[in-house]
Amino acid sequence: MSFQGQTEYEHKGPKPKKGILLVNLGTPDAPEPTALRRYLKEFLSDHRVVEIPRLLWLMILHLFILPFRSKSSAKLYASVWTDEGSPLLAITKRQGAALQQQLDADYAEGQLPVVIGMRYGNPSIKSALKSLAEQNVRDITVLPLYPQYCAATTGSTFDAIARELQSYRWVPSIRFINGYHQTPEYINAIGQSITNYIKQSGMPERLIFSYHGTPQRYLEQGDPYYCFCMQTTRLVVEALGLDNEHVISSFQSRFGKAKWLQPYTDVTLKSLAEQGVKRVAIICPGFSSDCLETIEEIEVENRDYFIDAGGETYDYIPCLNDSQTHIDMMHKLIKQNMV
Ligand SMILES: C=CC1=C(C)c2cc3[nH]c(cc4nc(cc5[nH]c(cc1n2)c(C)c5CCC(=O)O)C(CCC(=O)O)=C4C)c(C)c3C=C
Ligand SMILES: [Fe+2]
Ligand SMILES: [Fe+2]
Repeated sequence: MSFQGQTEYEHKGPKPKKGILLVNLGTPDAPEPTALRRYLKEFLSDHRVVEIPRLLWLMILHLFILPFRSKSSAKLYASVWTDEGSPLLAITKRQGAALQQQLDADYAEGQLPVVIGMRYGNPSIKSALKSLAEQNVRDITVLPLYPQYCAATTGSTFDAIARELQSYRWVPSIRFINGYHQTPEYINAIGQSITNYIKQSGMPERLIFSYHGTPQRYLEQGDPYYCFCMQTTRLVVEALGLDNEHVISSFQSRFGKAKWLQPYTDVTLKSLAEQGVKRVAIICPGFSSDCLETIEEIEVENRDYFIDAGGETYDYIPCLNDSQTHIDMMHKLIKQNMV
């Protein structure tokens, strides 16, 4: 076993720096079946994501999921792909650049480098950590871009960083921000998006907070994610003084046959329309960037469910993305956590 090191290191060398690592889920390299297969294989082989006995799951994954889903998901990704590539990656890059600009105004330029890493795919966590080490960063604040802690996302980010650092001779100091679903800055940022929407379009009959789902079993086994999602909704509702009767929290992006967190977003939309609700607005506070799951699943697929069942107006309120409020929120969160 040999460790990665910096043999050119001088004991009287440049002053060590602090740095920031922003991590998001990751995305395929291209909207094509081969790239999707590589991405889905890495993603769905993660035991934090799919908690089924290994051997059984790997057989199902390789025999039944990858051959079919790589093709169907490639088509969906092709429908959201932009000139800058996958929306998730393009937006995360912009967030990193904007945060760097803001931090450069506080510290001397280049003193506090910001790098981005993707849990699955590229740029990898390995390359992000390497880039920080090469910039002489010895103290890293990690911000996984998931407001609500979940073992499948935040926990898995921690695993990947720890695993990579096992190969380092000189392990840096690490500060890991494991969530921010209840911070006043995040609640305020989501609240502002909703207020702007209501000012422009008026209050909808129902405002839906749609979060990415997980298997129900994860909640029963102690994952706090569900409760954190509900807490986010409650805090936003309280901050804006909204009427609870008009607000619904629901869960989207179901995968597989098991029972997932409920109510399901698609079922909720169909049933609202069937009950005669004509106008809804939907926001996805658990996603820090728009991505396949919001642009395709929420803006397109779920709109169709609502309209086809008799609904008339369906408005999607975009994610915080690289808005100034979001960058200010990240800036503050990092400064509060950095010592
Ligand atoms: C926001 C938090 C997320 C949780 C929690 C989460 C759990 C989770 N996801 C899957 C399966 C898939 N998710 C996929 C896409 C996807 N998931 C998230 C976020 C969370 N996932 C994002 C941001 C994205 C979009 C990525 C992008 O490139 O735009 C996909 C891939 C797309 C597809 O084929 O449908 C899968 C598969 C599971 C099993 C899971 C379990 C807890
Ligand atoms: Fe997902
Ligand atoms: Fe989806």
